[in-house]
Amino acid sequence: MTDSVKKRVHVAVGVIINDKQEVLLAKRLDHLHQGGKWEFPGGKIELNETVTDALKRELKEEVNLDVASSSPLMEINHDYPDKQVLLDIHLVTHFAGKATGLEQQEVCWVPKKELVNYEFPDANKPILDKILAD
Ligand SMILES: Nc1nc2c([nH]c(=O)n2[C@H]2C[C@H](O)[C@@H](COP(=O)(O)OP(=O)(O)OP(=O)(O)O)O2)c(=O)[nH]1
Ligand SMILES: [Mg+2]
Repeated sequence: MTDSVKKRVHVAVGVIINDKQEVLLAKRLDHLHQGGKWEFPGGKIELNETVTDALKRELKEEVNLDVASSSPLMEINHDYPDKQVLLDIHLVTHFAGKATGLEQQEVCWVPKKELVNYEFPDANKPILDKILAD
C-alpha cells in the first residue's frame, strides 16, 4: 500500500432528503478540519465496519436520525492540502426521528434550490451539482 492510499480517510456521508425535498445540512464546528463550512452529516468509517453501518452509526450520533435504508449516490476522492479523503456518499430518504445537532453543531433543512447559498468543503462540489440536477 502506498503512503497516499494509507493516509486517505474513508468517510460515510449522508445526503438526507425529507418529504418536502429539503436536504439536511450541519455546520462543521470551527476547530474541525474544514471548520465553519456546511456539510452533509457523516464521519469516518471505523475498522471492520461497512459503509452502511458507519452511515447509520454516524447519523444517529451526530443528528439523532435512524436510517431505515440508503442507496449509494457517488464516491469522491479529494486531496485537501492537509488531508486526503474518500467520501462515500449515500442518499437517505427513509429515516425516523427529528434531526437534532447532538454535537453542538447547527443543523437545518434546506430546500434544494437554496443550497447554492451555503458554503461547503471543496470536495462537495460534485455532490451539489448532482442534487441540483435531479
Ligand atoms: N461528514 C462530512 N465530511 C466531509 C464532507 N465534505 C468533506 O470534505 N468532508 C471531510 C471533512 C473531514 O475531513 C472528513 C470527515 O471527518 P469528520 O471529522 O467529520 O469525522 P467524524 O465525524 O468521524 O469525526 P471525528 O472522528 O473526527 O470525531 O471528511 C461532508 O459533506 N460531510
Ligand atoms: Mg462527522
